[in-house]
Amino acid sequence: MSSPLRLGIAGLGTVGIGVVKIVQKHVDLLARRSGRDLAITAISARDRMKNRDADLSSYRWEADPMAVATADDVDVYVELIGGDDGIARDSIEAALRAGKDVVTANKALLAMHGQALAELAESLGRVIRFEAAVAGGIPVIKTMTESLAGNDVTRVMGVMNGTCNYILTRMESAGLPYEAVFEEARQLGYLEADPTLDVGGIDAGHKLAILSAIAFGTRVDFGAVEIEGIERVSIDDIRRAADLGYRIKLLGVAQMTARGLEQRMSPCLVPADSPLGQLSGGTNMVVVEGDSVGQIVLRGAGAGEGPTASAVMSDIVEIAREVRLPVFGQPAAQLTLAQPARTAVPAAYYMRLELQDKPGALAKVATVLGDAGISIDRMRQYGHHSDSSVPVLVVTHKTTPDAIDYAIEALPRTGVLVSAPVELRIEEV
Ligand SMILES: NC(=O)C1=CN([C@@H]2O[C@H](COP(=O)(O)OP(=O)(O)OC[C@H]3O[C@@H](n4cnc5c(N)ncnc54)[C@H](OP(=O)(O)O)[C@@H]3O)[C@@H](O)[C@H]2O)C=CC1
Ligand SMILES: N[C@@H](CCO)C(=O)O
Repeated sequence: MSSPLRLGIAGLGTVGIGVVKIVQKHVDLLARRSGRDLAITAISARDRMKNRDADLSSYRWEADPMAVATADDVDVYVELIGGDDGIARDSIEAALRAGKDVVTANKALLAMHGQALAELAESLGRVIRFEAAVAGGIPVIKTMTESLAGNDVTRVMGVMNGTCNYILTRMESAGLPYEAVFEEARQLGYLEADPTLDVGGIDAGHKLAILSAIAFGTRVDFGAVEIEGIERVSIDDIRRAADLGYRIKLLGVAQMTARGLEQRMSPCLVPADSPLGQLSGGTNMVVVEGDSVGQIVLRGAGAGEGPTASAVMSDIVEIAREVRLPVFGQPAAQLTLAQPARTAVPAAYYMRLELQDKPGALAKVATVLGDAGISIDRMRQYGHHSDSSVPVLVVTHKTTPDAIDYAIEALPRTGVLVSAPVELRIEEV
């Protein structure tokens, strides 16, 4: 067997310690699969004294991740610190310049600086692998880069933030409002240090931007992802959507259209009996559609020590096997910046309107929808909330986002609404 592949790990939190544990637990298995031994030589984190539930005594401790990134006895720099800039980026760049390959789980960094890092790596003949960066333990990067290499990918979509999926499914199952479940998620330690990364859709948007680049051979362009979080999803809408046979998911969709690349991350209705509709708790799901393969569905744990470390290890083994792929599946210099699509493709929409219960109210609503060019597919009126207002649900036929925007702006001017109208896109899955 050849010399061991020497690993330097920076970041010994949830994921970093998970990687250390797998390397320790599966010494022989990994050696057989890699064709060589894997050896951790250097490690780094902020607090050397922290109890990390793993024996780290045989690894050299470096106070500075840069020392790990550039050490002579490190072949692969494993960056598990996180952050879209700063030490994570600096140390990765230093490692590449020092002739190391890089493995990272850092979706924020790749979404913001993936193109520059890919160009640097490829100009130096190094690789950057990042299976863990999207959907944790689900092998979606390798699936898209390798297994689907023979396909023109037409659409990629999915639920890529476990925290949001936990919050939405828990709201439905426990009948609790958003604020109560958000607090529960905080207590359970599900939320990122900055919770807007989760509930604001940003973390999932990072992941979608990375998948788009691989799917469509374009430069990763997080700035072009249209993002809306789950903060405005109410328990009322979750219940009403369920009555109509739908579930609300924070859904990412990327597709190349005649009008440009559409990338959006937003709460959408999906059929309750579809694979996406059935997804509950913190689980992730990615759906990829290719011209030859049709639709494939990948489901699994999107976060956590074991699943995320499992994905990191797959990258380390890939490098040990001397499989060397361009960062985004084709040379970075060939990737082009896609024209962002100005608006999403037409879809059916769900609307919830609280109307004054008086003659002509529904007629006024129907007139606005008609003026907007929106055709009604289904309409349902519920029993009274109060003496004076009544909830009405509308499911439209396929229409454009512009038409919906027009209607949402015009509806309050009818004078028959008692609160702001709610609209959510119904995604065809
Ligand atoms: N947790 C998960 O389930 C998933 C995480 N990821 C990604 O994996 C990466 C790591 O995440 P996770 O393990 O959860 O993060 P943690 O916050 O648990 O761990 C971060 C680690 O980085 C160390 N660190 C922070 N700043 C520095 C610094 N300046 N110098 C040296 N070490 C530093 C911390 O040190 P110390 O321990 O001393 O504080 C800690 O060990 C992130 O990019 C994240 O987005 C991706 C998918 C899922
Ligand atoms: N905060 C992320 C962690 C995994 O990327 C989630 O909830 O899915």
